[in-house]
Amino acid sequence: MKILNVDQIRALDQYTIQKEPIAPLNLMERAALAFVDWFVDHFPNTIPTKIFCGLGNNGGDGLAIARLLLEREYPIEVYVVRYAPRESDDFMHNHRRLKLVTEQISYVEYSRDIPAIRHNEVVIDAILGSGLSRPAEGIVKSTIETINRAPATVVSVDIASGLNADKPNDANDVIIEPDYTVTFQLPKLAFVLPKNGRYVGEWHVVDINLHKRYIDQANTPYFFTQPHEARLLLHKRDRFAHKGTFGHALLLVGSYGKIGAAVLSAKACLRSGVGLLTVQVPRCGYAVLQTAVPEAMCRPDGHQNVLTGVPDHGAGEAHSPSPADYSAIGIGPGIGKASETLAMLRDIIPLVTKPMVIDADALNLLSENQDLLEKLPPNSILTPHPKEFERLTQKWDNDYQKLDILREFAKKHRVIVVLKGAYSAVATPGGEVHFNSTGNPGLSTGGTGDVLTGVLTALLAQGYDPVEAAVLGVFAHGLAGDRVAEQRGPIGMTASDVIDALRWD
Ligand SMILES: NC(=O)C1=CN([C@@H]2O[C@H](COP(=O)(O)OP(=O)(O)OC[C@H]3O[C@@H](n4cnc5c(N)ncnc54)[C@H](OP(=O)(O)O)[C@@H]3O)[C@@H](O)[C@H]2O)[C@@H](O)CC1
Ligand SMILES: [K+]
Repeated sequence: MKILNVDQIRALDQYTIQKEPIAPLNLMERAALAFVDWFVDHFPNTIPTKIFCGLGNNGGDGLAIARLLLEREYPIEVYVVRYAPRESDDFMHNHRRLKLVTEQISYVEYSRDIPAIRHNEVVIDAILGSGLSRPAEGIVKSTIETINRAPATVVSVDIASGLNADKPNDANDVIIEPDYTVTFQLPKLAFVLPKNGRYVGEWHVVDINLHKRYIDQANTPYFFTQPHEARLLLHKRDRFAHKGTFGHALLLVGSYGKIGAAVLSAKACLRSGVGLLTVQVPRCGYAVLQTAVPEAMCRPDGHQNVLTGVPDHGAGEAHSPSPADYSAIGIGPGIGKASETLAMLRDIIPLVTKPMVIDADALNLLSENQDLLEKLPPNSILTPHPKEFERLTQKWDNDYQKLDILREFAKKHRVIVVLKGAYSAVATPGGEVHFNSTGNPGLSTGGTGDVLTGVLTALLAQGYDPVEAAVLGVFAHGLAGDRVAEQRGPIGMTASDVIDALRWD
């Protein structure tokens, strides 16, 4: 699903009005109805509900919503926040319509007009929408502050009042902190950025049939991966396939005290459909790996405690294949930053031409040895969390600047970057960013990153296009986390649970 900016949303609105064609007032009615359909599914008509409306089209939506909820016998009180001398045309139409069905419209001009809000109430926030052009001040600001202080459940129409849809807010801006945002047609970029969490709440997109042709043709670097889109990326399996069909992956993982990371990435790789898997671990991890993951071949490193890349010839593998011979290589989980391990990276990277997966301490080694970035095979997948990404690049002032840095980095180095977090962002060498839609806070636990490395390495080994591997792998990993959360709750989830919950159908 595309994420469009405010100018594009406005143009999409106009395009729909002209090409469908539909009168603006009827489009507003459709939006209000879509909101109301969602609302009645979530709240019974016994809960006192206050709707705060601004004077633009977001306020117009609010008035139409009030009328539709009154028809459904919701106990509604309507408050119009009068911050400006002029109302939008569709606001005025809906104001007239609402007055035909209720006398109970209050006007908030001064602080004393703001009603008290109790804890068992619902507040619908329709003060300001995507037309926000400046920070909230005066009576708008006081109303927002009162709503935020209230113990009620707050639902924002389209976007929280005061939140910019596609650019940073100032730290001092006063913004509604909703429990839910019900947005029209497409998500806003603001919704997937970490700093905005409290200004978005749980968000839902409702379809209002805006013109598909405009959306199809709109240019945007930002996408939100929906389940059906991820499913389309899955490769179908041939009945006559054999293990060679699904590639032979090599994982370079683990160090003394971190063999668990090796085990987790290996298990996840096998659970993600790789044909054959070889795992190179330091000698100290050999017995552990052979026992914990009998399905994988183990290639012990010549070093006892850290990876050096030199195989342990004593272990009987006289002619070990070169790293370049594997279908895909994943490197990083648990490897530490020993100088021997850096030397291994320096040896291997120039040898490999196929995209690799690079994670954890391999990323930290790249941060400290940036010349290696230039030598990475094109379309390699890097999987930093924000701190690792900052080490690779620079500090950022806000989430929007972080996105710019992310896109620039992926383009410059011709790599795919999976920036991990809520709505993990997959940045491509072409400059696109795909935000993931699955996952939950339970995944913020040790080892889940190692699992992701195994997943992505398996997909590359099976011949997935690297961008598709990243988008699909991140989606499937998050979905596995969601399955675990559903079964046993998000707290106490382990990386092993996530491996067990991986599914590819
Ligand atoms: N997109 C779609 O397809 C559809 C969209 N729909 C709905 O339309 C909404 C967008 O409507 P909108 O453009 O009228 O914007 P909205 O935010 O209601 O008000 C703008 C007014 O507020 C003013 N203003 C701005 N900032 C301010 C501030 N801080 N404090 C005080 N005033 C401020 C601003 O003034 P100006 O900038 O012109 O000076 C202008 O007068 C959208 O969110 C959705 O709910 C649906 O109905 C149908 C389909
Ligand atoms: K709003």
